[in-house]
Amino acid sequence: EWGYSPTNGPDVWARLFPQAGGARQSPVDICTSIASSDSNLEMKKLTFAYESQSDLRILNTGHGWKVEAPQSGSRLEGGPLGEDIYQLEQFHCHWGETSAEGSEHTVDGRAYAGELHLVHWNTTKYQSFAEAAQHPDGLAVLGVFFDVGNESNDEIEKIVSTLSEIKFKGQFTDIPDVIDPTTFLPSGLGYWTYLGSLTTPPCNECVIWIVYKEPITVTEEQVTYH
Ligand SMILES: NS(=O)(=O)c1ccc(-n2ccn(-c3ccc(F)cc3F)c2=O)cc1
Ligand SMILES: [Zn+2]
Repeated sequence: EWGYSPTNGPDVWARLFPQAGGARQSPVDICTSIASSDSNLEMKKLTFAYESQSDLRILNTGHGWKVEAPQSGSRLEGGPLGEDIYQLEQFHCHWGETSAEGSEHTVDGRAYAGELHLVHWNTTKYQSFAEAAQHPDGLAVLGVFFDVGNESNDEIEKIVSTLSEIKFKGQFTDIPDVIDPTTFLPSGLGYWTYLGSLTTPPCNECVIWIVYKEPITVTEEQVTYH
């Protein structure tokens, strides 16, 4: 089973998952000095529309939590996504042992306390998530960094308040509250974008990454393993 130890971590993933040795692997360190600004790329505005859902299933993946949220009524389009429309499939979080680490992407070498990923698939071109994950423009993932501060994030609280029920890998439960993914996004909508991959096995090189520049604030309790 893959993990993050020397014997099953990223350095050996390519033995089991050939794409992990590819040319567009994520995560990356975002070097802000060499990132080109989108104004000269004439990009269309990135727009998103989500539904609010209740009774979403949350799973302990062994590396964090994942909420299955297939939303046929959701739309992510514009920006680097060309003419295609992407639909939300799931969202999940990466975090670490302390608030000094945990994000997958880093910005000029700096890690954040955690990182939320909203995973979407291209419904214009493909018939299923599984099919989309086999193509270079199949998925679009929105990344939002977590900063640790004094105010807690109410929407994240709805999620982490259920974790006591799913202490072990593979366990799942339903989130009774209504969740609106829009509330996870920062107010400042500036982002970096690049062509990359799934950050964990099978590491498919099928992701258009959109990483927001502005982190959202959560409390220490909301973003560290216990
Ligand atoms: N961290 S991330 O880059 O957002 C990320 C990392 C890994 C995945 N992931 C793992 C397995 N799958 C997957 C599940 C079902 C399927 F049909 C195809 C897949 F690639 C997947 O999308 C999904 C998202
Ligand atoms: Zn992720």
